Amino acid sequence: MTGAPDPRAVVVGGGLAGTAAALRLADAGVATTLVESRPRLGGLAFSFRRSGAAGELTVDNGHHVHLRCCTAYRWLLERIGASALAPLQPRLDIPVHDAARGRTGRLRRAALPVPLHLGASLARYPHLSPAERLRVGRAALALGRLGRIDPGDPALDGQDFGSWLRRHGQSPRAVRALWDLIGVATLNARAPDVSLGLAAMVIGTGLLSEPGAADIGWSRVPLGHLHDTLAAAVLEKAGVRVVRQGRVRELDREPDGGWRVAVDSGARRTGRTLRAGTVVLAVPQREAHRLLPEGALEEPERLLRIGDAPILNVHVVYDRKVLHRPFLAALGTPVQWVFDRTAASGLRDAPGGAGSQYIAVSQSAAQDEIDLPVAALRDRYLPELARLMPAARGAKVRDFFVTRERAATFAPVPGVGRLRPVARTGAPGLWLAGAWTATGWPATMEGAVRSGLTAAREALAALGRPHDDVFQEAA
Ligand SMILES: Cc1cc2nc3c(=O)[nH]c(=O)nc-3n(C[C@H](O)[C@H](O)[C@H](O)COP(=O)(O)OP(=O)(O)OC[C@H]3O[C@@H](n4cnc5c(N)ncnc54)[C@H](O)[C@@H]3O)c2cc1C
Repeated sequence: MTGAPDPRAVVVGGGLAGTAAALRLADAGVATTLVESRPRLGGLAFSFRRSGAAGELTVDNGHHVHLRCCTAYRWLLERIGASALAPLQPRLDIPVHDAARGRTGRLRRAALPVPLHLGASLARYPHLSPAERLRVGRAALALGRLGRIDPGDPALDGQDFGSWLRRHGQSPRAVRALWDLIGVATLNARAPDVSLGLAAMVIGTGLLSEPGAADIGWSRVPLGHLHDTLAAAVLEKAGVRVVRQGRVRELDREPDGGWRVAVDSGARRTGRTLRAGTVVLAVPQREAHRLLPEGALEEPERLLRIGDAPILNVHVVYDRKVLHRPFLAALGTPVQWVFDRTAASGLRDAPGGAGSQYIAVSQSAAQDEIDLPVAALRDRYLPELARLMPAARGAKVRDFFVTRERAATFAPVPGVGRLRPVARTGAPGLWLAGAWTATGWPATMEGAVRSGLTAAREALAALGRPHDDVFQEAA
């Protein structure tokens, strides 16, 4: 390289990882361009408009929740002025209804220190026998200890969570009614398909790091309003040049050590070239593999071995209120989690929408269902929803549709940890970000934002700029 490094940065990918990286770089005074191939920012956490039988709705591609311990994502919410739009529950409280037995239990925390904060709720949890509750408590503490020691330990990453649960005396019912209830939603896989390291991290951080760590937050407005509209406004205010519909075709190193980023822009795919000393690749793993120059990673083919896991969302508009809580977790039925999206969707303003309710059914680890035709999903889910929510039995369905994300998250299988690369590559000035990189977290909004902030911090350090962490680690 000759002379001073080029002070400009290009961030490729306008998902949460790229957005966080671009904001952090711009906040530190780096002239930053964010290039996103789609017409919108937000990546996998987005909204779209649907004109259907129930009128015009704004629909999230999938319901997204975060936890109080998601400190990086909450930093992003704060930075884009959206904290009040995606508030946290004052205290963890999950209603869990068993459709087969017609009983509702609650997983909620008390105002007590860890681990007693969950003890009272577990002691009364009606979906397990007293002996199962005791064994669950013991296993949770053992898992929490693992999570606090070193969840990234390759020995833990190589084991599967299902076998560990069996070894720790967990019955199939305890796995269904508790471990998978939490694990499928947070990790997007069932216990036998989950790395023990990731499970220990989720339980250790989410349930056992501090009393409020697992308090749940979700957006009261469409995700696109947060991750696209508000984020874009703040990015632009911070000085980031946002290029939408710009697909990065190629990345080359120039003789002076800088980077040449070839972008195909707009509907006509007009070619243009950006130059920068710093590039953050915040795209999905296969796209990163395609764009990475030779020698940037020692074993780039590892990226191709990071698999995908699907999430299916089933959306139903009823002509009346059928769900009398903001959300519900379900047992004894294929339905997993049900969320009320009426207010966020704008349904109430649509003709005939006043008394109607729009619910989104979130189905993680949906390998067996992701390709089923809409009619088959309708035949499967409407009777199940009627079993789960008695008020749905006489209700008229005004609209029914599905959203399918085949690559919603990376597959958190045993051994995935050693495939996930760190932010630094072997090519100077080139950094990796994305929920699939080595954040220690499963594929979440938190993991995505963390990865973007990590890449930006390391890039700033390499540029000799101040590079403090901007968010507080969960205790
Ligand atoms: C249905 C669903 C439900 C989910 N539920 C939750 C939840 O409840 N809680 C939670 O925390 N997480 C959840 N997640 C996961 C979370 O959404 C993701 O982990 C996170 O959004 C990933 O962000 P990212 O920036 O790493 O990647 P992405 O969102 O994949 O962003 C990558 C971006 O790069 C762009 N891109 C790709 N190639 C190029 C190119 N060549 N040039 C320019 N741009 C390019 C893409 O268009 C995309 O915008 C869910 C995901 C889905 C799909």
